Amino acid sequence: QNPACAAVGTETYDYIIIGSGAGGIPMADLLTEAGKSVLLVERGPLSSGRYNGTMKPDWLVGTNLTRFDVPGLFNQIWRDPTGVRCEDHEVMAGCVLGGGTAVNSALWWKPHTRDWDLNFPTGWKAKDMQPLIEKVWNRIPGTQYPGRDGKLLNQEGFDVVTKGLAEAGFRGVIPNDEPDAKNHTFGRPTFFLANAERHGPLRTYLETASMRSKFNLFVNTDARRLVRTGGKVTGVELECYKNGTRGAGHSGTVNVTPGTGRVILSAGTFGSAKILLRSGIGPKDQLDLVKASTLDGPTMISSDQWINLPVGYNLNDHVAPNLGPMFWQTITGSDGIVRHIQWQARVEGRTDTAMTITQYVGTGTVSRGRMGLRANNLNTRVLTDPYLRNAVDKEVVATGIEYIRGVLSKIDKLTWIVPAANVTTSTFVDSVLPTKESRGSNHWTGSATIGTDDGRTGGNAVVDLDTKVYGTDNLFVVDASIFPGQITGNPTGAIIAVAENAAKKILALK
Ligand SMILES: Cc1cc2nc3c(=O)[nH]c(=O)nc-3n(C[C@H](O)[C@H](O)[C@H](O)COP(=O)(O)OP(=O)(O)OC[C@H]3O[C@@H](n4cnc5c(N)ncnc54)[C@H](O)[C@@H]3O)c2cc1C
Repeated sequence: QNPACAAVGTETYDYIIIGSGAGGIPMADLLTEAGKSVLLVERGPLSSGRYNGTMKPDWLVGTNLTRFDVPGLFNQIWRDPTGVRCEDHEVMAGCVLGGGTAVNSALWWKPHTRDWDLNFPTGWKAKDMQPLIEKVWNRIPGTQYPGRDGKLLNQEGFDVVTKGLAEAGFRGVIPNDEPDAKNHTFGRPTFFLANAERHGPLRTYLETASMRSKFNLFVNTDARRLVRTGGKVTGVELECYKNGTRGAGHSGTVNVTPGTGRVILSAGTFGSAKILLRSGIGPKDQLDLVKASTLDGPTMISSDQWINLPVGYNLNDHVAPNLGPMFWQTITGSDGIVRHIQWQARVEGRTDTAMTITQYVGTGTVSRGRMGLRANNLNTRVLTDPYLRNAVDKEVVATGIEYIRGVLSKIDKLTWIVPAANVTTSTFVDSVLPTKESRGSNHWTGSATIGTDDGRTGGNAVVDLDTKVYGTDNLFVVDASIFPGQITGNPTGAIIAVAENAAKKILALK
């Protein structure tokens, strides 16, 4: 064993939370606020300079900032992912303190009423979520002005596109002042930045949690699987982890408080599902794969203890976002379901006078995919891509593009490069493959869906309305994986609101 790898002590915790992302950090804060002892286990290293993170380019040496704090470095994860991205996931995800909230583009949207009302179950509807969203936004207001001077530079792209939109009857809004105005509207991007630095859960929820004596944090520590007898989880097996190899961090089994302790998985859509599968909770084909693996097979929990749930199903994502004017449309599909489209335009294209506009379709989409594991190394993978599997989802994509082509082609001196004038919209839509490489947006949700339709008896749900895993006494999932359907915009704000609601429900349980 690596000498830097510290054994866990004998201390037990009321709550062990696995994963410090958009779901995990708020949970740690809210549970310690309620007086509970919490161990937050994070596989990755420290990130923000506020928490002694050290990863930075030379020009930041001598400052208390790291690559995670500086807005201009938000795309760095694509260029220099080593030690930052989750190496065991096929899709992009951040494995550092803060998870996605430390590496993402910080786009920050209040959810639309239908984001909750269409797919979320009782107790999770817009009327339940509204006060929590206000609470989240009081802590993390976000801004449309990323710089310290309150000025917006290089607005030519915004001005060109919004002039055309306004002429077509789109209305300019401040998006988070009117979250439900999502049809024929446009606005500026809003970011969870403050004072020109990344803000969000790392700078709010984690700061208050860190001040409490009952808050404990292990970084560089991978949660391998749960230790359980039937539905009772007693602890979590931990392994040191650093840049894909064993290194600094903790190793051994850490236990929850006997009798009353609980475990909360917040390791993300792929990470939480993987821990469930390695713990004998999921569909038989995936559990058989774990059992047959060199990594876990010999020591996996015996098959008479397996809990059969549809973990990995209901996987979802929408198409990629970026900067520039944001505009919104809702389209009623031929099946009667209203689907929400968010458009994002940015000055970044094939020539230095070109823009790229991204369409992504969220609330109302019906297509779903599935995630699972690879044999032997148990890395996660997308088994079935979730894009455009439903004909009306595809119809709405084409209807939206056709309409926006018409609107923007009226703008003086603006030429459509792709699709070219002689290419029909439907030919263009067919030419973009429905794969994560062509259509992915890093907004993965699903894999451990919330609902009343218990997955052990043929339903789709993995967790109940309190976020407790069916068939267990004290195991919960609180992150993007419980989302039953896609939402309109970038999901971080909604995931934090979900954690707020889950904390209330979990604390209310006897
Ligand atoms: C490149 C990129 C850009 C994005 N841009 C935006 C944006 O601008 N706005 C927006 O709203 N959303 C954006 N997103 C999406 C958003 O960041 C995610 O939806 C969100 O972070 C998911 O929250 P989560 O709590 O489910 O998981 P995460 O935030 O991914 O957190 C999971 C955490 O669990 C840890 N973990 C995983 N497995 C283990 C294990 N076995 N043991 C211990 N720890 C573990 C991970 O290291 C990670 O810290 C972006 C995502 C990416 C990848």
